[in-house]
Amino acid sequence: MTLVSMKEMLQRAKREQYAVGQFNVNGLSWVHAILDGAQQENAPVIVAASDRLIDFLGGYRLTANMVRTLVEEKGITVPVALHLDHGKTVESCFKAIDAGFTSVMYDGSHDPIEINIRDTKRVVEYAAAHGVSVEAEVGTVGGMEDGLIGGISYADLGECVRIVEETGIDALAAALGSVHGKYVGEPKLGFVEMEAISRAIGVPLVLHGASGIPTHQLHRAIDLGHAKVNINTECVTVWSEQLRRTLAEDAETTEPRKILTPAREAIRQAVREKIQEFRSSGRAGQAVEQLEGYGVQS
Ligand SMILES: O=C(O)C[C@@H](O)[C@H](O)C(=O)COP(=O)(O)O
Ligand SMILES: [Zn+2]
Repeated sequence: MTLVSMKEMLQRAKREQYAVGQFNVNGLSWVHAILDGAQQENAPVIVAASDRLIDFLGGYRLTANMVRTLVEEKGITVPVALHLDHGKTVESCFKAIDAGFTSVMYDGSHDPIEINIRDTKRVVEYAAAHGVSVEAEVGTVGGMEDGLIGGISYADLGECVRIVEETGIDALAAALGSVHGKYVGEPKLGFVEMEAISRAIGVPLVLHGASGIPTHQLHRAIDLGHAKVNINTECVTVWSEQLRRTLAEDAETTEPRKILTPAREAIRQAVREKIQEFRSSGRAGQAVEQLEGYGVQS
């Protein structure tokens, strides 16, 4: 299957109250693991490259070609969107679109709303001409600094309505207490504000910083309009833990395939579990028979 925009997959997910998983790529192992995991779950999936890691990954074109080629080589049949995550500038979104990304996030959340709307609109205009979907952000997702969680700033309802109406985005990340990275204690999401924003805007919501959010809170967020849930920390955690175990168990080995394969498998398993948790298993909209003979162990 060719790469698709996330517009239709998110609209359907919102309607049917499940969420499509966005899994971030940190190297080739992740692309294998995410595609295999989604195929085995017969689920639509969003493969994301964070703008902050584009140079590390080899650039927009290499990233797009890597994902597109692996989708073809593996005979992936579930819908896959290739998404630029936290696009830093309007120009970086343009570059990703030109390289073949089918979806972009322009993250103008650090700017005053007027500027955020102005720049997001430029991205939407360019994306629309290429059949590419756009996500925007309002408010600030928190993060860890010096062992303390900080930087959370709730999305304002009026600003959320404005950015949706004035730009024509396909999905909105409205920051409501979630945090990138590990949580200290129980996450505290603003469900009251979430319900009000969801009712007011109509477009699907996106949950950033979803690693570590307990299932009951994730389900509540999905029931309140989140159709896309972003996971990075949980995958990098299982990958690095497995890598350490493999190296500790066989201190002599230098064979990369022996060292890296169990870590890749750990990501694949984590992706499958998150897809099940998001209730998107079996939502690829295709006959299950097509999956038979797909060559990955369960
Ligand atoms: O780390 C990145 O660059 C991507 C993340 O910000 C991603 O958008 C996300 O929200 C995942 O959050 P996490 O699961 O808490 O790492
Ligand atoms: Zn994020």
